[in-house]
Amino acid sequence: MAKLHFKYGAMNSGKSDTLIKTAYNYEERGLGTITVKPAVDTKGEDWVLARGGAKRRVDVLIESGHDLREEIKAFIAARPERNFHVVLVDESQFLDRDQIDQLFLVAKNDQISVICYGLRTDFLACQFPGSSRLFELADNFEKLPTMCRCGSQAEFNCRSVNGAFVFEGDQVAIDGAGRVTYESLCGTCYLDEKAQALGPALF
Ligand SMILES: Nc1ncnc2c1ncn2[C@@H]1O[C@H](COP(=O)(O)OP(=O)(O)O)[C@@H](O)[C@H]1O
Ligand SMILES: Cc1cn([C@H]2C[C@H](O)[C@@H](COP(=O)(O)O)O2)c(=O)[nH]c1=O
Repeated sequence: MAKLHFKYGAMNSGKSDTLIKTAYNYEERGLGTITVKPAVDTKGEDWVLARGGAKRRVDVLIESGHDLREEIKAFIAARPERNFHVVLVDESQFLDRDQIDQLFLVAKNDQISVICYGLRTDFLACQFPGSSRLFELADNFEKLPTMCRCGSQAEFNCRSVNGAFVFEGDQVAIDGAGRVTYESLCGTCYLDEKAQALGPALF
């Protein structure tokens, strides 16, 4: 039975790197993979880029509002000689809720496993639409760990603009676009940065 998996973690937890290695593992055994990325993630254009330098070409770059199951079907139909075993989705937090429903159909009706990699929460510690729907529908969950500056496990993503941490703004701001950067922090360090930026306040 094909499954829908959600592997989530803060930024820098190795999600893209794991996707690229997973694709390689399947392909080296002759098992076809389909790599998907939301087009809103303009970093790397139609490539999945990992910080360590690994990269993989995206097969389906999906726009918001488009039917992801139909685009996956069209990709498969154009390659009748190949046998596809898994769909690998990077930056799945950016997918529409409907697109996660479509991936559920790919797993359950089309019998192709789907592994989604993505952030649990945004810089305000609120869920993205794609991750929220994945937590409702996925069969399996795996948290990928990364480290905070203090050595604890990082759970949150702090955004800085022009070098200063910010706690308001649009949900989507792509890494490296303009003067936006991020740091993965544990809960304690996230709250410290928030208190320094806004003054002591309730979470
Ligand atoms: N030059 C490098 N060589 C090897 N590993 C690196 C390098 N730069 C960053 N990394 C590691 O890569 C990991 C981040 O991988 P990545 O797939 O980009 O994460 P994510 O997609 O979750 O943001 C971190 O563990 C980081 O320490
Ligand atoms: C927290 C947060 C992140 N983003 C963007 C920034 C990056 O382009 C991606 C995450 O990439 P990674 O592979 O997990 O490092 O998401 C955003 O738009 N809004 C946010 O709040």
